[in-house]
Parts: sequence; structure tokens; C-alpha cells
Amino acid sequence: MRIGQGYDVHAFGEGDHIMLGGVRVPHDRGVLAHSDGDVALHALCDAMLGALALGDIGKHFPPSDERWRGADSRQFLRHCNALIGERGYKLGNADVTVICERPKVGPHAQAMREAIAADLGVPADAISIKATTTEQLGFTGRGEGIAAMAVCLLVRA
Ligand SMILES: Nc1ccn([C@@H]2O[C@H](COP(=O)(O)O)[C@@H](O)[C@H]2O)c(=O)n1
Ligand SMILES: C[C@@]1(CO)OP(=O)(O)OP(=O)(O)OC[C@H]1O
Repeated sequence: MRIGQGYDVHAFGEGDHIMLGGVRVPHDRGVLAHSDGDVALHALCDAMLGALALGDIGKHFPPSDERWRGADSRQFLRHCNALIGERGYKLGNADVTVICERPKVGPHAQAMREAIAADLGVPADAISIKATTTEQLGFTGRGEGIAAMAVCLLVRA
């Protein structure tokens, strides 16, 4: 069994939605990012890579690489899943916490669990999506950006 953790932040910018946990969430801001800026999936990718000491998302998908401009982060997640599969592991469970004042994550959490579970080939009850505000403190509290943390366990396939 192997444990991993990940963390990601993106600033809000102009836009009318964000991608979060593989789901399009309507919002009055977008995020500034090279890819689609899905903090939940980026944190989860880093947790999965970290569990096997495979580096981080920027090593596998460099921001300098034009192939990843505007990329769907679900492809990053599926690639990370393939990497762990090649090494004889699969995801046991993952727990993701999204940190922002808005948008409200709760109404979208089940769709995120199902999207992630589908990409990883695990049941939805292996994926937890939680959210918290920071009580209007700090950059998330001021609505300047969004953050996510993830932990995961990998088990032998
Ligand atoms: N972006 C968010 C933030 C929070 N929630 C839900 O609200 C609950 C209360 O948040 P506090 O920060 O006041 O503890 C939290 O437990 C989440 O269920 C949310 O859906 N989206
Ligand atoms: C995902 C990548 C892809 O180029 O770029 P961003 O969308 O900017 O996201 P970040 O969380 O900074 O991770 C780095 C990159 O791997």
C-alpha cells in the first residue's frame, strides 16, 4: 500500500465557469491556467504520482508544452492512472478537499465523484469530494482563487 498527497491553486480570472473534478461548474469567474485549471484533478494527480514517487504533474505535463494548452485535465488523470497501473497498483481510495468561498461545490460533488471514478475505473464510493471556505480569510477568502488538497491510497492491483 502507498500513500500520496497533492495540493494545487489557481487564480480566478475572467470567465463564466470553472472545471472542477472533471465537471463544468457555472461561475461568474474562470481560472487562469495553462490547461483547463481543474485544481481538484491536479491535486489528485499529484497525490497519485506522489504515492509512487513519480514526480509531479508539471514534470509529466510541462506548462511550457503547447500540447497541454487548454487541455482537459481528465486526460492527465487517466495518464496518471495508467502510470500506476503499469507499476502494479490501482487506486484504493482518494479524498479531495476543495477550498473556495464560491462556487458552492456540494451540489456538484456527486457528479465529480462519478467522473473521477469513471476515469480511474473504481467505484464512486472510493472517491470523496469535500469543500470548505476559509471564512473569508486569505486569498481564497477574498475570492482571488481556488485551491484543492487530495490524499490517496494506492493498493496492489
Ligand atoms: N465552496 C464551498 C464551500 C463550502 N461548501 C459546503 O459548506 C459547508 C460549510 O463550509 P464552511 O467553510 O463554513 O465550513 C462545507 O462543509 C461544505 O459542505 C461548499 O459546498 N462549497
Ligand atoms: C497542468 C499544467 C499543464 O501544463 O498546467 P496548469 O493548468 O497551469 O496547472 P498547474 O496546476 O500549475 O500544473 C502544471 C501543469 O502540469
